[in-house]
Amino acid sequence: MSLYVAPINGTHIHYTQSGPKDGPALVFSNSLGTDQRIWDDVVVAFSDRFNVITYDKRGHGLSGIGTVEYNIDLHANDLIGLLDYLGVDDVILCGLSVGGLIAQKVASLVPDRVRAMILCDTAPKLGDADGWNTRIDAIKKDGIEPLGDAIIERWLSPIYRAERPLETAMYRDMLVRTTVDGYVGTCVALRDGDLRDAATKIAVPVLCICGSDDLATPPDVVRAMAGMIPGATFELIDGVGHLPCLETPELLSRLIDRFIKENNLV
Ligand SMILES: O=C(O)CC1=CCC(=O)O1
Repeated sequence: MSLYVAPINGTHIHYTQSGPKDGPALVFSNSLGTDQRIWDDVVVAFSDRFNVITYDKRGHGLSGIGTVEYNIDLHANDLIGLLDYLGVDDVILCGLSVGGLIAQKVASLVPDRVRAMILCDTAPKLGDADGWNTRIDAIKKDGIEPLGDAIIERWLSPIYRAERPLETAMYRDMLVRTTVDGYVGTCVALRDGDLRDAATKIAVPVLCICGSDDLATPPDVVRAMAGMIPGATFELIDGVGHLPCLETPELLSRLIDRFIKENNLV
């Protein structure tokens, strides 16, 4: 595993490459208020065969914040820029929540470079403008900390929070330590992002996955997305919240692996 940083679109993007660099590329894009470490227990299931790439989107983790207003196109172009920088021509993309919108946007901008997608706990449009504006205003005023507990309840199932208090506290720290500019910028991107039209034109194999206890993108929302994308399939993971990569990484990895095999993607 190597940790790297790349100059992308006027800022720096922190990324990790694991596994054979000449293997098929499997790229993970993470959710709002998280960094690439949420994929650690999934990466291990693929790094023997795949060129696995994880990264911190701008404003998150160790990536730069940049100086321009955020939108989904910008996040998608950062990922395309990272693939260009790494000389990766085509990828299997796995996106979680806002990472799922980023993946869908990449697929619409450079369809020839996306072999397939796994869309986890996401949709072509997330929430509504009022909800995002309320969150944006609250965080601009008081920071992320006061919303930490409420957001963690949307992220993690009650069972996980009860059984894994240390991990829950750790991921809460990951959330509240995200830069306000990066977090708010990405909320703005989510408020303004609407990929519903593009979803109906996706022409690669897609697996949609959702945790049954996801309060941020509930199963009905993810199932509806699967219905919009031609040929997409849907899997529900029982008893899990918004972040299956943290709660059930082995099961998530098995679903991804089966999808790759069933669709002869490598
Ligand atoms: O923080 C949340 O409410 C969950 C979430 C919404 C978009 C995203 O990426 O995470």
